[in-house]
Amino acid sequence: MQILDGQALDSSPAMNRDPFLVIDNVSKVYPTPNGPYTVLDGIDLTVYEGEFICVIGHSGCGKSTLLNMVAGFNKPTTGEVRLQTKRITQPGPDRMMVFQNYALLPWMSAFENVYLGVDEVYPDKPRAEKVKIVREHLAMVGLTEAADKKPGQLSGGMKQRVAIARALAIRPEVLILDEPFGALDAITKEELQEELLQIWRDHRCTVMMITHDIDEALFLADRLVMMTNGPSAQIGEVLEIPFPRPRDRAQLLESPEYYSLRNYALDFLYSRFALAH
Ligand SMILES: Nc1ncnc2c1ncn2[C@@H]1O[C@H](COP(=O)(O)OP(=O)(O)OP(=O)(O)O)[C@@H](O)[C@H]1O
Repeated sequence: MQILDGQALDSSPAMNRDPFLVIDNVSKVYPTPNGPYTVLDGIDLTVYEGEFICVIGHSGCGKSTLLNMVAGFNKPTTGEVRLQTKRITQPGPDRMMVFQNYALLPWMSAFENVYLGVDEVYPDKPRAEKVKIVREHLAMVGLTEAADKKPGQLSGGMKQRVAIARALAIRPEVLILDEPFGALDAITKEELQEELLQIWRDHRCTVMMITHDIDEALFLADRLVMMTNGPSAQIGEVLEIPFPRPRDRAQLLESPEYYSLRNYALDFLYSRFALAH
């Protein structure tokens, strides 16, 4: 097991060693009626191209705030986030976000929800090409048959598949996932985790994903970023997940190293940074 702190990230498993996504000394202070509230304080993280990063930490520590700054929906109070040396100041098609609550337009079919994003980013492509992109991505998440259904006619897992297809159809460099499987039952969640890994391998994108589920993080991530509690949350530790890919869930569960990493992460969350009650 290799434990790294938030600064020393020299042993990342990613192949390309050039910094790709850099969170550089980022702090975030929200104004509140009771005065300034420092959510994040001095976050440093270097992500390499093609890495799969999971972020874990107690509720309210600032995980969504951090990922929203990567997405460009929110701005750091101090410090900056850079993608390939370019400072992120607003949302862009190079970074797509998937939320826990799917965020689909309820009056549009699955096809139309995905088409909308493709059309917005590639307005000049011929319609036939855009339709092809949408169909390919719906097929990739196993939704060809459900293309004409509206979100209200889809299960939670299917809705999240549409949201993932919508994000990936515009070929982002970074896929940002804010607890995407948190509302799904255990079996659907495992299916979607497998699909996500397959898609990540095929698309070769970089992933940052918030989860509350340590087993999910150990199955998916190259590195697990563990945040301390807020206010003024920081990156407490970055845990490298050394299991070879493709990962087999049953095999992982037989590995003693799996349990030592799991216990380490649990200890971080529930002993060292337990929430006061
Ligand atoms: N616009 C805002 N103004 C003031 N405070 C905010 C604002 N947005 C978030 N906060 C506060 O910042 C803290 C961090 O919120 P954030 O949603 O980033 O945490 P989180 O770790 O993602 O939580 P959860 O796991 O529950 O989703 C919380 O205390 C929240 O109330």
